[in-house]
Amino acid sequence: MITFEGVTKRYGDGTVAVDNLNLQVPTGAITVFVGPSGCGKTTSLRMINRMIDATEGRILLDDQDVRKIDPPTLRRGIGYVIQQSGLFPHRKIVDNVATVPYLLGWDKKKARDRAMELLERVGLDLKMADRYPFQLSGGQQQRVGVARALAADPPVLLMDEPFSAVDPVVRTSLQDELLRLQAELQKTIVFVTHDIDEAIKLGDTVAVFRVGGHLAQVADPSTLLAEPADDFVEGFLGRDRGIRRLSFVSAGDLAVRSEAVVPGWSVALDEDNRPLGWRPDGDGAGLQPFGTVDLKKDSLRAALDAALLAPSGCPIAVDGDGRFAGVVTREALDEALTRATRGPSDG
Ligand SMILES: Nc1ncnc2c1ncn2[C@@H]1O[C@H](COP(=O)(O)OP(=O)(O)OP(=O)(O)O)[C@@H](O)[C@H]1O
Repeated sequence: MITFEGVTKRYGDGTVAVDNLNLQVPTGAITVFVGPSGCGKTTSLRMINRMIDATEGRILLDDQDVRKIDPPTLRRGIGYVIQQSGLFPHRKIVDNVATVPYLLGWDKKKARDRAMELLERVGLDLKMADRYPFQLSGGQQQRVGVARALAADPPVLLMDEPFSAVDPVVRTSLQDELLRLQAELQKTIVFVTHDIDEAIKLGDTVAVFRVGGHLAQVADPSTLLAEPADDFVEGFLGRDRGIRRLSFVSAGDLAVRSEAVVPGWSVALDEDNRPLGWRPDGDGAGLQPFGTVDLKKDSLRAALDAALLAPSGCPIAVDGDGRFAGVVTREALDEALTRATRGPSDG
């Protein structure tokens, strides 16, 4: 657990970057600091590993005041990943990843073995190990940055806009990779971003900052989307928060009809019982597009998307192997959407 207790940072020119921050960062989970530019996210992050010292208040790392730990010792237990990866340009990838193990005095073979294991874990081709950073794409460099931060197996990982400089496709795969790694490693991660979608995707907890270094709201993503604390948070979440909220509601409660027909349409199936498309009643027209929903793992948002894709307006339910499991009628979907979007105060 990392605890901010009344933490304020005032820079030399009088700028108050962080103002009386009180916050708990739970162990083994991802906490995202999100907010507009200049609201004090990076300053707050860097006070954890003492790259910046607080002016007032204290930060506790598992009950120990970080000010009482000398910075090199402190940083050994805290991995740090930044936007431009920060790799050493003149060192091979494998040696970049092994930087901290070398510093800790590991023998060269053990450090390199560890580096190779991590490169594999973050999804990099091991052929990259002997290259230099300039020979890698931006996304690959970021993966190396993550591997390097994990090299000495620190319990805490600080990530400052680590995926901001790469294109959206690479960014999505880096985010997925981080979630996959985190499911295995369960580090205490503090992740800074100005992108609310990234925050909602990655965060177990999301701390929304407003300019002036104030906390606007701390909540899990679903609660944040359902109950923004004020107009600022609501505006920051954007106009489609209702739709995005549905991502956190399981499709599991949707009522399914086992017949492959709805008025005007039937589902065409292949010999393995997998949907091929919607067939309109009467003859002539060919198969029409369809969308599927796996009730065991998909969300209501996926169900809505599947409904919108199909001319029949109905999602096709499938099992984990993509085989036909039934049809979700419009009525069933409407009912589930109404239930999901009704606020808690409405009963
Ligand atoms: N060394 C410094 N001296 C004076 N002011 C600073 C210094 N570093 C940051 N600031 C100011 O402190 C405030 C918070 O900066 P910080 O970098 O923590 O914000 P941020 O939320 O991370 O912003 P961004 O998303 O743009 O990176 C800003 O007003 C910034 O200009």
